[in-house]
Amino acid sequence: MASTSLSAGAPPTETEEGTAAVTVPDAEGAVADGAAADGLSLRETFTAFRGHVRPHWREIAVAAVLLVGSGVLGLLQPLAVEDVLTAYGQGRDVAPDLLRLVALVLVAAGALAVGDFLLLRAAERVVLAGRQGLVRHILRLPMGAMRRQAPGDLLARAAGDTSLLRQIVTQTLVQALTGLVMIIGTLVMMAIVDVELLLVTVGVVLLLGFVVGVIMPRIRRAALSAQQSVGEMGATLERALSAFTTVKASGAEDVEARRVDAAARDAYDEGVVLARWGSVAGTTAGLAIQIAFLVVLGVGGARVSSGAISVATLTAFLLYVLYLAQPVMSLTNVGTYFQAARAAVQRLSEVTRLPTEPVDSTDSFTYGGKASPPGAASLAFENITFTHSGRTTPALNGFSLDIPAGGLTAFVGPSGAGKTTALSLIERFYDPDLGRILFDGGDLRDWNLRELRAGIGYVEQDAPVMAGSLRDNLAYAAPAATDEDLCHVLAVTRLLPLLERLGGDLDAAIDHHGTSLSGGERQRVAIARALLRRPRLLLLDEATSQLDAVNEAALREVIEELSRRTTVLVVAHRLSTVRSADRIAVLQDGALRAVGTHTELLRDDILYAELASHQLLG
Ligand SMILES: Nc1ncnc2c1ncn2[C@@H]1O[C@H](COP(=O)(O)OP(=O)(O)OP(=O)(O)O)[C@@H](O)[C@H]1O
Repeated sequence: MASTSLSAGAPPTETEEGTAAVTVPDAEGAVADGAAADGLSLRETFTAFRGHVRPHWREIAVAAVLLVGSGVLGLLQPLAVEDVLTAYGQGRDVAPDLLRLVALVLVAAGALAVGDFLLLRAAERVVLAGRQGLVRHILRLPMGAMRRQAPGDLLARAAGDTSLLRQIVTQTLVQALTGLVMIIGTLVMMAIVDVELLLVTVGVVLLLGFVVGVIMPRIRRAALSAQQSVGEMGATLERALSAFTTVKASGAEDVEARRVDAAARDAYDEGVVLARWGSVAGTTAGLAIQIAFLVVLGVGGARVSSGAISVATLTAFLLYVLYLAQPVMSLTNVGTYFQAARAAVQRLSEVTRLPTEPVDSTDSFTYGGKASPPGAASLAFENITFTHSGRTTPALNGFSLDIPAGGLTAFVGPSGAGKTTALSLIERFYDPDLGRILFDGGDLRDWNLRELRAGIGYVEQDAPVMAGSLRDNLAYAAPAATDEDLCHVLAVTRLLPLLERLGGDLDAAIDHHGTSLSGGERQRVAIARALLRRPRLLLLDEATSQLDAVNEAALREVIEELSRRTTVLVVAHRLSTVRSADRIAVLQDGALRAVGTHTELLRDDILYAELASHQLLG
């Protein structure tokens, strides 16, 4: 029978995965934490199991038939042994009986081998589908929901909990089925051989089965806690690794190591509890068989000496008792593995139950079924009010602004005024609580999300450069881009000197966090990436860090040039950026305070004049 180690693992079913999704908005809510041990009911657990297994049921069914068949053939072996012994006792030719026994053994072994392989392969497929489904689901979570998750914990669920799905197929479903068939079959065969000895055996096994039943809930709790601790460990480690520079600079290696240690120790403690109860359950089951064997030997011996049964019959019966050992032990394991798989499925469904953003498969860029014209898009905020989840003060409060197609619009304002939040709403990372945003005259909520985002280029403040080559980074959102396209955007974003530094090789590697690039280069790589999508609206959250004069001039030139052919909206932190803006919107406390050109605002708005006198940088 297939075996799988009791380790951690978890994901969503195709069904769950496909049906999730509905709203973009604040489908916030972190996945439940550890204490949700009483999360999935038994019924929900089985429904989730079914979802994982259903796509592979044919292969699993064939495997189950082969394994059960192998077991049934095994059940006939003691009878064949009895025949061989009887033939010996009667001085008959044993060859035919011996041949039958050998054939039984070989065919049973063949069926076992093929069945086992098919089963393990199906289990791997279940794990694969689970991982793919979970990852797709995570990537489609809305921003609000994602912000509340610990990435390390999600990693643990995707890598660890998913691997436990294997157990649903191997240890749980098929082992339970074959175990039950084998036990019933063995009991029937025992009844045929000797009913009295059967009753003795069943009595002993039931008594110890009760003990195992009491242990199972403890195993479940420990399994869930162990898997949660692994998730916490992942989250703690991820936190430290993502701020590695700060960890080093703060000399916090030991502090972080202790944090990870604590989570690892929790996982260890729960693992030990799991091992303890697992071994008690396994030993109890093994003990039940041994005791049954000895009792049958005693009672059977007495029945042989009284002449009630023959030695050959007792031998056959004892073989059946030994036969009972495997299914009884595997049913005990089923209990243990079932609890671990149940915990994993629970942790997976905590993620897959989070609603995802709506997905639409159409590729055309349309609004309301009509093809949208290429070129710069207009934008309008109409009385927008929005409060971030967990906050009481709105980030935007009755914010209204019309931005015509084309040109450069700059958002300025004190830190926390709501500038970045306004950009997030345009991308529909969140939806406003009140009011609406019009993109090319159409409410954002009526746009197909994928198409909407395809028309918008978004360059975040600390735009990441991903591990890989310059080509990987640029063509990330436009895989079909040619070398010519890439060189063109590099020229537009004044990045040709960077290409030269890389030996003119678009495929030369740039390191993980783009640390070989300057801050200005990183931001321009991000702009180049956004430009390859030919956006109708470019959103640029300017970096607050100081750039050197060369980088600053390059960035300004790029923005000015872009604003001639597309709508550019910049959250500006530099006076040099806003000076050339067609319009500047001054935000304060989530509302529009003033709008105008640099000269107009310097003259009319005290706050702007003050910000400008400090070069704007927040
Ligand atoms: N993800 C979030 N969750 C909760 N509150 C948030 C979140 N993002 C922003 N806020 C809050 O919303 C308000 C507006 O923040 P926002 O980042 O939009 O301001 P900003 O004008 O861009 O500031 P800055 O110039 O410092 O970047 C602030 O009070 C901020 O703390």
